[in-house]
Amino acid sequence: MNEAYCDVAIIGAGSAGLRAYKAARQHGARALLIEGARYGTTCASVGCMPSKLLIAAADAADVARTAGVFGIHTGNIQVDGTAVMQRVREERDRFTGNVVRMTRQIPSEDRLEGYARFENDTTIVVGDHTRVHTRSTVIATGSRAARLPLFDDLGDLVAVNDDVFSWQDLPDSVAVFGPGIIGLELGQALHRLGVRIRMFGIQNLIGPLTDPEVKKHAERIFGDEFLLDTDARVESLRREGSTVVVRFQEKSGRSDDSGPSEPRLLEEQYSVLLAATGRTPNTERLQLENTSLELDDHGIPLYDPATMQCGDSPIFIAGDATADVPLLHEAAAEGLIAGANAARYPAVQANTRHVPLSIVFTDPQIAMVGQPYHELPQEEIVIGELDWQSDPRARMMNTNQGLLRLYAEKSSGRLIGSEMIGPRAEHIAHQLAWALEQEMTVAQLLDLPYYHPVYEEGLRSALQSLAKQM
Ligand SMILES: Cc1cc2nc3c(=O)[nH]c(=O)nc-3n(C[C@H](O)[C@H](O)[C@H](O)COP(=O)(O)OP(=O)(O)OC[C@H]3O[C@@H](n4cnc5c(N)ncnc54)[C@H](O)[C@@H]3O)c2cc1C
Ligand SMILES: NC(=O)c1ccc[n+]([C@@H]2O[C@H](COP(=O)([O-])OP(=O)(O)OC[C@H]3O[C@@H](n4cnc5c(N)ncnc54)[C@H](O)[C@@H]3O)[C@@H](O)[C@H]2O)c1
Repeated sequence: MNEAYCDVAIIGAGSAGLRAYKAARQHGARALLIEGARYGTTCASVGCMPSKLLIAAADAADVARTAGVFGIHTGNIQVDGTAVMQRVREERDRFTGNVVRMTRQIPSEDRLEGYARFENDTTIVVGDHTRVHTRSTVIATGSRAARLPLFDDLGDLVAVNDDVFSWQDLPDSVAVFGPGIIGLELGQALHRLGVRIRMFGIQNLIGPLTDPEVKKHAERIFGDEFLLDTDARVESLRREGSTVVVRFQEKSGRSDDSGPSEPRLLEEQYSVLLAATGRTPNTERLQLENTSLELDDHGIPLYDPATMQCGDSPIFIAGDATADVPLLHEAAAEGLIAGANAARYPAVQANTRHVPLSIVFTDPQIAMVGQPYHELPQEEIVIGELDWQSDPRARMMNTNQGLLRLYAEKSSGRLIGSEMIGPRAEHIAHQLAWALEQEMTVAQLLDLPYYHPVYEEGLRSALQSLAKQM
């Protein structure tokens, strides 16, 4: 066994680990970056980038398909599944290639390949070849798609996000389990690319939304476009030859709906089941039981989000491994904090975290900013809203679907959060996040310039509806 010595060991060369390495080096530490699988990051290889590439193709098909509303007739749309997947893979490989190149530019003496496991708080074994003695460590091991026991008998007919982006062609049909962020993004894209889909959810959850009014809009909009049941009663899943057979209660026949009281049982066959039912942090290989860390019920170390330190140990954590907010910009921010503090250890510093922001790249997009509805102190807030239905700019562009809800504090007039589904949500969410960071009041936001006719006038209407109540 080789012996290696460093100030900061970083486990995982993903988006969080790469930032942690950079921050540790900037703070003068001798850092060692350990990767068990391959360079390239989840975001570039099987996450953010290929998913948005698939959505871009789906959007192109949708623009062509819906152009008739403007009097533009494109004839029958033909989706060339092989060409769609080829572009997704090629562009994905370009993004991933850039990350791999950048990672390989890190001096080879600062990199180790192999899975890491702890012997104690300051000793890590990598593969079977190296024992690393370190002053501090950053766990940045990311997450993987959860596989529910429900899918066990389906074998290779179950696909997760990683599989989708290596498809050579589009499948004929997909049963999507989980109308969360991944399920909605990939499911809608596949539907728009001509794949027959049905989406099964539980507990009436849809995307990351918690505001019942916005959820209602989301459910109606997506339910009008493809088969969706956010409270599905799946009776069984089985494999028949090369198909998945889903046996479930028909939505319209359930006693909680207005239809007949005896629900009809349906059986449908799909070529693939897409499992999009959440992510599991990669912590089990780490042998955390050999450390002094306090773990939660799921085996994830408890940590302070201001410092990313686990208890008062020399171990820090960042990115999806925390099981907290699995988003790229959070992974990057946490990597920087964890890397810097691991280098400074034991003199760690607390950092202020940015306003929460998340965007779902469906059409229309969903976004969440600041405090979500379910965490609001209801007596102390007012809610303003805009239904995009009759917004002039949205009607003009045929994008007039969705609801924007803004939450403000009664006492201070400050905006504190928003949930939305609607056009250009990625931009409106950023404007709101920046306003929240500046602690702006509704009056201050209304006192800014608004052009005409633009989507921001819709935002102004929602702000005006807030102002009226204050
Ligand atoms: C389909 C999909 C779409 C997404 N789209 C978006 C989006 O649009 N916007 C957004 O903000 N976020 C998006 N995300 C989330 C985003 O990709 C993740 O939050 C982010 O990539 C997490 O980075 P990370 O560094 O924590 O993990 P990773 O990039 O996964 O890095 C972890 C690394 O640790 C390695 N590792 C694990 N265990 C060990 C071990 N014991 N020893 C050594 N190495 C180990 C792994 O091999 C891996 O390389 C998406 C995710 C998915 C799955
Ligand atoms: N645009 C983005 O920023 C983006 C895109 C993709 C992924 N991500 C990140 O990746 C994370 C993971 O995505 P995800 O969609 O897998 O998780 P998620 O937590 O967003 O959604 C999981 C969904 O699966 C449902 N579910 C759970 N068990 C089920 C069952 N037995 N049957 C049917 N449905 C079931 C849940 O109710 C939920 O709706 C996201 O939370 C997000 O942070 C971000």
